Amino acid sequence: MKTDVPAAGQGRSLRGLGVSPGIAIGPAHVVESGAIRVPEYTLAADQVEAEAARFADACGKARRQIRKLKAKALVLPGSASEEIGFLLDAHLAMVTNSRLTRGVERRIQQELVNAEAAVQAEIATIAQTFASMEDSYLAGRIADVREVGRRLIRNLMRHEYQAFSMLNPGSVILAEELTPADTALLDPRRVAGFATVLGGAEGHTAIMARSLGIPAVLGVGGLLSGLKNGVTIIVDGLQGRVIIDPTPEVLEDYRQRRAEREREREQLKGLRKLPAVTRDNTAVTLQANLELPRDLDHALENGAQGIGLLRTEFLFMNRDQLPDEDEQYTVLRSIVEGMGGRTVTARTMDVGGEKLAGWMAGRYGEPANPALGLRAVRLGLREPKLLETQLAAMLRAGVHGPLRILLPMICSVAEVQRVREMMGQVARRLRRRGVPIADPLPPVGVMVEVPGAALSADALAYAADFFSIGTNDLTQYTLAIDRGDEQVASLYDPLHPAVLRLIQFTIEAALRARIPVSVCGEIAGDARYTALLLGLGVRALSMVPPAIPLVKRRIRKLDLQEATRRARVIMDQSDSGRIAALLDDFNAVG
Ligand SMILES: C=C(OP(=O)(O)O)C(=O)O
Repeated sequence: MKTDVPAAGQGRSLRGLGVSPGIAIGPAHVVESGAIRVPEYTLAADQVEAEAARFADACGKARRQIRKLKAKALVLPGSASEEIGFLLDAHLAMVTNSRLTRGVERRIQQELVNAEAAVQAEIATIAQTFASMEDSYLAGRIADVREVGRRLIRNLMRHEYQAFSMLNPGSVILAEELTPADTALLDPRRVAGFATVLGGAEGHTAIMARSLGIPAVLGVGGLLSGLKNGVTIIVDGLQGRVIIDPTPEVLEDYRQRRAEREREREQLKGLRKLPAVTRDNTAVTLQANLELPRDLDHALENGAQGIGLLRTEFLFMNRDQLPDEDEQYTVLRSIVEGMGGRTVTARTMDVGGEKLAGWMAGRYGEPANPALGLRAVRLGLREPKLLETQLAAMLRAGVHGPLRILLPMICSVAEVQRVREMMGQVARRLRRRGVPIADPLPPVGVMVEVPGAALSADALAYAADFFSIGTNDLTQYTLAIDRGDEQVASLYDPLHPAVLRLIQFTIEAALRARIPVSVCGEIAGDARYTALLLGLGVRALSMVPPAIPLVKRRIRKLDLQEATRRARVIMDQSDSGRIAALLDDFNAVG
């Protein structure tokens, strides 16, 4: 953690990862672990299994949270790191097949009480036992037991996050961590910005913040110490800075910067109706990535020519029951209709591991490594009902406008073929029942986001109708960098020559097979990369809606012939620092 020198003896300025540009100024809403009102109710016999799974899920989430905190603690100076590490190990043990977890499970199963009430009762019993031991060490551990209990109850209730809807407009949220599901609950009309202790720049929380246009800084060490609700906070999402209780001079300076940014945004609106065409007349298709249905308006306001990536994970967030075919169809249909004839590219669920709530935990336990585990299309092929339900909803939604189906985490041609067979069966079943579906069937595309897929792009190009390059995961898997981990954020580098070669390889394979190829990772929405991607042959980019005008402005200034020549020079480089410098030079001259 780096702490700047406070101006005029006041204010505290902290550094983190600026993940969503813009400036927020507002009163702090600190998400803290205070007392929580715990609901109590009796379960019916057939609810017990689901309740136990919900508790298992809350424990899994707690383990992930504690491990992340431990990783952060490792960088603390000297003995602090050891002490906190020791403490967190104890917390970890308490949520891993311990007296606490067994006691809660027993209460759910035998006493038929809901998980929150079971945790509260079990914590009270354990605390009583400790207190009666008259051992000062154990008595001191009561606080730890209670803290772990609060963490579990918070995870079960998603308590503080539900309260986001009650915030005063203009609040700045400060929390240990916001998951993508928490972020999905934020209302930009109430939340001016947010900052968290944990989180990397390319994780889904960061992407969601960009999509919602909410300034955000993640990975801010020391953020929550001594912080009070209501104190004025500045979140500078561009510079990655959080200023707590700023001096009047700093406040005024930031107000002016915010106003300047507003003016720039107004100017960019003027680009909305203009085409995305290079100076030498090559048209580029600019589409939007949709995180949540409510982003649709943003997409249209910013002039999106379609949806290049609809992340259907939102359908599975913040809920315990899986969505059925009708529910999925209704949501997809409204998006397809909302786009008024522009193509919607719907990705089948990229969920698994930690994202599929109690259902997954109950069935498969906690994955050792969620990013490499049973997720996305792998999960769909292992649990065909899940994927069939989603494919059926998509085929039906395709009746209401142009729709393409995109498959995440594909590694082999065989996987594409199996999904196609499944889609054929689903289509036949729906037709037999007289349910209207898209005719012809929607194109099926491959998300190229795993190095293995990029390296077999030639073969995949004959199995797929289109490619969409997911550079976020492609960078993560090529460089072995967890994109959501602030500890390794500085190593995450889409300009690494290895990543660029895989991108180039994929584009060339698509062009040879004459199938459309687009880029939908975050670099597509960053105008610094536009010249390179176009120079490599891409003519379609999909991005968070607020980025569309910025990328369009870059395209309209660009000479494609020159970009192609410069891309060749860049692809000869072996060092990403040099590549970044060459790109900066080009971006500076036009
Ligand atoms: C767009 C991508 O998918 P997601 O960010 O949803 O994993 C990607 O990996 O580039």
